[in-house]
Amino acid sequence: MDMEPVQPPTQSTQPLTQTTQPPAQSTQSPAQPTQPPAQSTQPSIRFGDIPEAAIDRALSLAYLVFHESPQDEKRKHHRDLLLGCVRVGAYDQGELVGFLAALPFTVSVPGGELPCPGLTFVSVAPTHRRRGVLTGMIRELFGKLVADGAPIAALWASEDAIYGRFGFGPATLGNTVEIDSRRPLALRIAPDTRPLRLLDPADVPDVLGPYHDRTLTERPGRLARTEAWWREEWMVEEDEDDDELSPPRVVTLGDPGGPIAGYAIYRTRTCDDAPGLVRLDDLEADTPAAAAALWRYLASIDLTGVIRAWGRPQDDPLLLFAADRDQVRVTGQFPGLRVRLVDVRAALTARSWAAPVDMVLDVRDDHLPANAGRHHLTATAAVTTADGHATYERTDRPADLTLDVRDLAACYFGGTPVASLVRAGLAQEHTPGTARALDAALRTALLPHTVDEF
Ligand SMILES: CC(=O)SCCNC(=O)CCNC(=O)[C@H](O)C(C)(C)COP(=O)(O)OP(=O)(O)OC[C@H]1O[C@@H](n2cnc3c(N)ncnc32)[C@H](O)[C@@H]1OP(=O)(O)O
Repeated sequence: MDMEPVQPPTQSTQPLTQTTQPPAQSTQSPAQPTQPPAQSTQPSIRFGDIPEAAIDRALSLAYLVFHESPQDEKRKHHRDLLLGCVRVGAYDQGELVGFLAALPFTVSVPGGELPCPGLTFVSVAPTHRRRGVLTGMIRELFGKLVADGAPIAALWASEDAIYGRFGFGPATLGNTVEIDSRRPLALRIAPDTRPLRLLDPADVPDVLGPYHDRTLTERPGRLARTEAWWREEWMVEEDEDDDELSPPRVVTLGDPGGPIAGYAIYRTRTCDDAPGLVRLDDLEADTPAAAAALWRYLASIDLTGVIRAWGRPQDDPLLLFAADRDQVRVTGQFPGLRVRLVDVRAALTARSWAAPVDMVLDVRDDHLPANAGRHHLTATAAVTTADGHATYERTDRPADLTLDVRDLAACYFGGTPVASLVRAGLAQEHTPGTARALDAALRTALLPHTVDEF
């Protein structure tokens, strides 16, 4: 792996050692980035953009760090992704030693959807670890996100411990589910009897795309999928973690010529000394009966005896309509999308509220202090839309609840109960009943969930 020097960044750069700014006083101005707390630093390192001409160098650094050597096709896909996004680099004497990108996603939030830069490719050269390189890149990125007016940002973490310090909180959770399909799937409801059809992968963006768009906002935490995302992420022939898996198979349910009522995307693998595997990657359905038909189909595929579904929502109806929970088992739970409220005011006023709220929140935010301090949150209940139903203004009134911005982010989609944060000692309730009232207002019909990993 060569790490030749690249052109130094053209944007203004900041040395790592800077002092922390005092918190801003007004909520009317957008959040301003500040410097992180003082720490072990290396003043020679500077942060700035990665110019287009250096994208290949950035990818080489990422492949080095993630121990990958992708084929040309995948490299081209990564290059295409990076062309259209924010790219931040860390430079030591002109050499690229750190890299991250923020892809332009859209995510469903209660009552609508929001632009949501998605951090990915976060890479620091092994020679430069634990010197504040990531911290400096995050600071540089936050400056760009604030300038762009981004209300939120998100990521999937490679390790749990890395991102909480920067204000990211786990806003969606996933279940791993395993089904013993050596016997017919036992159900308590009658499956939809409409025909199932295997879909040509080339037709997936045209058939599943409109379905996904139509249902996007039914559940918070879902990412909009472009045609390229369907093709390059979902329909890739070879699975990147297991090359023995089949290409992706897509089955739909619905009347011929009519709209689909649900779909499943899965891969299969036979094993010499164990039951053949169906690995389920995505399943969506309009009704419980449609979901039941898709699950029963997956469980009935010949020469397989187990279904492993990696990322299912916590409230998957399967867990209730399965007649035998020894056959359908939740084998794990993991944090999914980690969300950062870049502009707390913009984020809170952009979501809908399930119950009225009138309270003062005291939010701690070490990295974006315009978010910090006491704010008066009011919201009128609006189950479906966000517009004009909430206000969030700075106040001198005493706080009803104090919490860190990372924990507020974990609650933002309605996934983490505020009351559980109070019980865990992570939020302080100064006025009894505040957590319960906030939970009633944050609640969503479906629990947040994210299946698109990036
Ligand atoms: C969204 C994504 O792309 S997730 C992928 C993240 N990338 C990887 O896992 C690739 C391999 N790892 C790396 O490239 C680097 O180790 C990174 C990016 C994880 C961290 O970069 P660094 O420049 O070493 O982080 P930095 O020095 O800014 O660390 C800031 C703080 O986080 C802590 N930290 C950094 N990495 C980790 C970790 N893996 N686990 C726990 N704490 C960590 C540091 O100890 C430091 O804390 P301190 O200030 O109390 O000492």
